[in-house]
Amino acid sequence: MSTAAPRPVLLVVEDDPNLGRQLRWAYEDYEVVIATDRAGAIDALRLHEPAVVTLDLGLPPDPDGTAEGFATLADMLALKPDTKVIVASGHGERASALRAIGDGAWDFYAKPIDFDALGMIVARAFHVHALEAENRRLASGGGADALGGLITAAPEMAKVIRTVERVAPAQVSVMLLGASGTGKELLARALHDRSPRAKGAFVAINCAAIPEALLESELFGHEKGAFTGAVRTVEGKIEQAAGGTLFLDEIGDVPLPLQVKLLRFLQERVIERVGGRKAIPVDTRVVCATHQSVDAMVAEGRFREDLYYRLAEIVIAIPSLAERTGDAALLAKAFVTRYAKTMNPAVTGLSPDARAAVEGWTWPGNVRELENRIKRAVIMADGRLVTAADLDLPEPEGEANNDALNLRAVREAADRQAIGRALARAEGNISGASRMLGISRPTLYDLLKGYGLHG
Ligand SMILES: Nc1ncnc2c1ncn2[C@@H]1O[C@H](COP(=O)(O)OP(=O)(O)OP(=O)(O)O)[C@@H](O)[C@H]1O
Repeated sequence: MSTAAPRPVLLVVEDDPNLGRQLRWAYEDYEVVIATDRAGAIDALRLHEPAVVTLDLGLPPDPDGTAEGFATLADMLALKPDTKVIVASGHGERASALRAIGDGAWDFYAKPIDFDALGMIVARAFHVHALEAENRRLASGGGADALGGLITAAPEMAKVIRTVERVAPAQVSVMLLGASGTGKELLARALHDRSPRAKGAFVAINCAAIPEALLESELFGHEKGAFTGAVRTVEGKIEQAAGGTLFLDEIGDVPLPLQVKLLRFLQERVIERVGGRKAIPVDTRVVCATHQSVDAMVAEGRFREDLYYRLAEIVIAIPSLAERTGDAALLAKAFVTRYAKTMNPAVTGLSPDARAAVEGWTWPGNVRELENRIKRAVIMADGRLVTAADLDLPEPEGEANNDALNLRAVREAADRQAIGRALARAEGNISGASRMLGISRPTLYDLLKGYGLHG
């Protein structure tokens, strides 16, 4: 009997049985598992947990469109965000392929298939997946991992992700702007993990959480005897992050005198510990974040302009969760899966009313609020599904005002919202969106025209 290691599973999601067979023959290094539709793909993902998946976007019941393929991609990444999904793009579907990359696909290949070229992409995907898994194992214990830990399928986030991927390897300072809970720290970590500094430490400090008097020594360290209680020399966060990345959260809360010292470090790349006399060279990359308008602070003289330009060579604005089309539902699903595993394994998903409640709420606390709410609901859930009652969300704000509006206006607002959402989910595909809405294509066209929306 052979004792060879089992071959890694390659999941091929492809509704053309001939092509499926050819792929099985072509890739004998892998155990090729074939799924022909979304449900089959998700079952296979759960069963085999493949590192790499190839996905044809044209799947039944929409073999000529891309809606089903995109939905499959979103479901797979929600379940297992580290999966490397390689998307097939047919003739003239380059835009879809690029959109898929924005949605989290790892790469794409053109149809008709060149087996050698696809084989190389697949082999590289397995290799990168293995490296990432190894990195996570080495860094085990540390919460969020790479950009893979960030769950999103919203087009509004595609730019953020692209920018993070592009600037991560560069020696530039990055300022992340976003409300609380939008994932600023997660993105800062992603910048670190994707940079050549990933071997060094990622050190985070929340400037708003540390009393002003202590912030200087937290950042720059202190020498023994520098002040009462300084019984030994202590390295500051900047030094601790040498060779790695320092994440300065709530940079707007750094007091002006300390801003001067920070500027000197950024200009000269040397620090002086509190109570110290010598300049110590430190090679630390700084990524900072704030929910405040630093522009306004500069205008008011509360934030040094020269420091601002040093810190903000690249500015990345992170949309709030409410601005990310489809993400609340996607994240809710992912968090249910995540927390059910450890807290209530009987739970398998969200009920339709819970899903509607998630989509209807504005999430002022963004992803953090959603995560906490779902965690609690999973613990509270009695049955297999988390219900709206388990989520216990307040009524959406708009609802209260409905009395003041006439019925036509209320219906129009609801129509606009539902149409916008369906179009986003269907990738702008009118057939897909009309199917989701349960109306005919001509009716959808009429509505789009009537409301002045673009299909
Ligand atoms: N897109 C995402 N996918 C998965 N988890 C996310 C995502 N965005 C945020 N989270 C999770 O939400 C929580 C809050 O994120 P994070 O701490 O990065 O936000 P923040 O913007 O830094 O918040 P604050 O400004 O309040 O410090 C964390 O548990 C993080 O892992």
